[in-house]
Amino acid sequence: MAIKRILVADDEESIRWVLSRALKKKGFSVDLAEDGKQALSMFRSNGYDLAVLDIKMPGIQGLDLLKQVQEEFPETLVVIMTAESTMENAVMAMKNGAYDYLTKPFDLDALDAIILKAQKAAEVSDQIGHLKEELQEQYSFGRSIIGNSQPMQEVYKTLGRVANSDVTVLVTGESGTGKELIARAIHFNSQRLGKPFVAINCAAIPRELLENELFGHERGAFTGATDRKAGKFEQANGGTLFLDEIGDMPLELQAKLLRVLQEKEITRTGGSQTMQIDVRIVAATNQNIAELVEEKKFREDLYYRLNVVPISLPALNQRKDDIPSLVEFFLKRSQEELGVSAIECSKEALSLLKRHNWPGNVRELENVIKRATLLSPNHILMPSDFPGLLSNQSGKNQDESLEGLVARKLENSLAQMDLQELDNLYEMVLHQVERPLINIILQQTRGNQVRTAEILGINRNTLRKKIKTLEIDVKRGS
Ligand SMILES: Nc1ncnc2c1ncn2[C@@H]1O[C@H](COP(=O)(O)OP(=O)(O)OP(=O)(O)O)[C@@H](O)[C@H]1O
Repeated sequence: MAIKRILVADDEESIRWVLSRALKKKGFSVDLAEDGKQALSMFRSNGYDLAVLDIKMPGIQGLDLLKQVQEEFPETLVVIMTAESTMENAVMAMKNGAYDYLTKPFDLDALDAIILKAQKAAEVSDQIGHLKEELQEQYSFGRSIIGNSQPMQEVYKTLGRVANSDVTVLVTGESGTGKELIARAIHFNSQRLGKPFVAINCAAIPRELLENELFGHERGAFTGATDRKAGKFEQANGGTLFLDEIGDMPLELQAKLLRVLQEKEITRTGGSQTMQIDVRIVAATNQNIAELVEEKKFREDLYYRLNVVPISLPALNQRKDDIPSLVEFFLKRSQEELGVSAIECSKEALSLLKRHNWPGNVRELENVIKRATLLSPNHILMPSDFPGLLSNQSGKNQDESLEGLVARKLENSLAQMDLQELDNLYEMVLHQVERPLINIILQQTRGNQVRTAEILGINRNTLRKKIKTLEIDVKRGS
């Protein structure tokens, strides 16, 4: 947080006047309060980066005000002014959390020096904050991009090419393909590392609020604007702004966005001052913007401005080779998040996952794995642990659904048996499956053994032998 907004509270008008003039000259935005009470109410409605408070004021005294401010606005730096330089005053002020202390009459240079020091400290603490976030980002599971398939290799190549420049990137791809993940990767691999990454979803915010969210507003700009507010552009200054679902941005706002991108300056709603901004834009959409341009729903000039470098993310069903590594990654992440013990995915389940079409892309896969990890009693996930996918399978995939069903039944039955006492479990289980299977097909073919053998894919003689050993009543089919 850089220092921009300063409150000066002193009951002496001349001090207020001198400080206000000097600070405004330096480019700060300055508000003035005559006493402690007024100062507190201004704090509550405006909030400040720095406050210069007289220690003795009518109403609330400076030190009490300091305590209150510390409690309510711990981020604000407070400089206390006092007429007498007693050690007690200085110690009290510093002990109560003042940032610094000035004795009147003071030289304006002394205040300048304090502000400069505070400014630097704020910048350093800002950078530390961002670096901390980055470290968390980089080391948290959430930010790794998984997948080495050919289409992803292409994505990585472009990512590497654009990361170190400031070019605008348009990321396209179906919902859940990882567009935001890529946007973050661009930022965290750029020189803007250490500066903010700010994301805004243009589709999730009602159109009448979107402008305000992007560009901020001044106090009183509209009914209910009781406070000044920095927009996303300002928040992202020096860093990257991720405009998600850009295709949903209303046309009027597209014009304003284009101007901001061209002029690199913004004006808060209800404000008159323009502010220079230095923001890298990464936009994303799951719509076909070229089509929107043709339909006149998206400005062509803005499209070209955003689409300097396009990155198109493949749908998950176009990179099924990545499914095993994604599954492994999400299994590990779910285990960590849910605090469950290590779980693996069986070959059969993996093949089921590979056959699914994944309309919700990586997000859907992530959710499916999470649910299975949470609900499955097994250490190895079986197809039956993905009931939603089983019921979606059709045709040749039905065997998978059957397998899931059998697995569940078998597990239940075996749980009730004393396995030590059985000497031919394998044979016994196979018989139990063979018998109903042959029976069902015999019923369907009305006892036609030739057809039944064909459907089962076994030799007629083998079928005959099985009917005999399993004592199946051919006529009744049971
Ligand atoms: N390649 C990947 N490796 C690891 N996780 C991924 C990958 N792609 C996507 N994810 C995960 O899938 C989820 C969805 O990704 P993300 O939000 O980036 O998708 P999106 O394309 O921006 O979606 P939407 O269009 O719906 O906003 C996130 O939890 C993300 O971490």
